[in-house]
Amino acid sequence: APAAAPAGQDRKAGSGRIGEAGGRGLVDINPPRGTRDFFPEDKRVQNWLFGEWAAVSEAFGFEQVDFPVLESEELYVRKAGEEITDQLYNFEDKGGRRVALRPELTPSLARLVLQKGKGLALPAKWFSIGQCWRYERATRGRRREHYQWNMDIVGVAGVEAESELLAAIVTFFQRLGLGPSDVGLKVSSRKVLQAVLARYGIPEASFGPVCVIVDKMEKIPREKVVEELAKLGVAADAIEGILQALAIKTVEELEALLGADNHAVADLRQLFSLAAAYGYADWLVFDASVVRGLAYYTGVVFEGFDRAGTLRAICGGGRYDKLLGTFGGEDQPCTGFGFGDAVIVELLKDKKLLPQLQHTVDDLVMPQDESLRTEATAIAQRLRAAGRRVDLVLEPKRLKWAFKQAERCNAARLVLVAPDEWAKGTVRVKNLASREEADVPLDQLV
Ligand SMILES: Nc1ccc(Br)nc1
Repeated sequence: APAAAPAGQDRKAGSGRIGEAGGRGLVDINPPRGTRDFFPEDKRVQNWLFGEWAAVSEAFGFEQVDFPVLESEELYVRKAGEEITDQLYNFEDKGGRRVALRPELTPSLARLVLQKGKGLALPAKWFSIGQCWRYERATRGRRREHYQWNMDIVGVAGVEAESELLAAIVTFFQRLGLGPSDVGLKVSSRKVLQAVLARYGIPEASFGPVCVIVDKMEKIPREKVVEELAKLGVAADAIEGILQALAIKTVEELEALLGADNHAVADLRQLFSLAAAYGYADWLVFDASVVRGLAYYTGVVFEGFDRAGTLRAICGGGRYDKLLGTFGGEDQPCTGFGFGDAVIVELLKDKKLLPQLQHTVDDLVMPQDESLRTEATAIAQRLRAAGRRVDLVLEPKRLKWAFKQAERCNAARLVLVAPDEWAKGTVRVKNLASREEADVPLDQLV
């Protein structure tokens, strides 16, 4: 059967309550608002996606790490007006601790780097896949959880690190059958804004909040962005300077504005040169308006987008060289990205690139009658020990049902344990593709 809504099953309309007549029962069978259930057909797609994420990570020599979905709230208190911290799924636990369902994975990764301290061999190349949460107001009706793939490199200050991460993302897209005409990667650097703010004498402390506001440029009216920047204390001429810089279309124009010795210009030139060496230059687009919405980015930032422009950002990331310091630790050059499980699946559906994944077993084993139940169980175990996936029929069923079940689980063989054959040391095996059948001696079953 074709995959259902492949990004999981969203909450259905209505109360979803069952129980006594009239549907006003005791239990709501829907998942909580903004969350998804994964039925087998959904979970097959999710597992496939996670498998592709892990395969790319391992192809790039990254090691997997993991951390709790529940973290101390203090990891996310950043006071820069980010949406991600405004929508924290936070609460006080029964021990009076302020905790939160993580809205992202990077602060957890930072914790692990700090735990290791000088014991961490650098560069560390880690990846993780985990569910992240946000408390969207119900009115927005948006999802409150998604799974994210993160890849991070700790200990490399140069854009060679970002080039590897971008190469991993391109490799992932290519594995799924997506090309540079389907998707692209917008690239810029926050050092552009940093240089502009310095020109206008805007304090360093405003850098994060300014980036968070400017990131909203495509989502809220320009006037609102101007108003929020002004509220932050940014003077009118500086606001104009910021907006002009963000409208720049080429690295050459950027160099004209900031000078050839500007770090952003140098980083971007090197990044595009490395992209050519990797062979993915035609996937990249310089876009000065890309700043991303997380306060802690300090350098190169990037985001994946669909060329048709119908979807939200597919993924995003950047350099965050000062995050560890904000946790009281010693700073390390870090860069990484987050890649969600929802937009990419919508894109693959649109492009008809979603794999059709079915439930499949090698053998359906059934005793012809209950007197051979233990024998059938032994056969099933023997086949499993040989590495075969076996669906063992657990209660008396007619042959017609067995054929139907074999179809449902796409079994390659139907193995019937029947009295006459068993007496001769054989079982009846039907190959469901060729329709051939034979009495097979037990020692020839695998
Ligand atoms: N950070 C975050 C968490 C959950 C979802 Br859905 N989207 C973004």
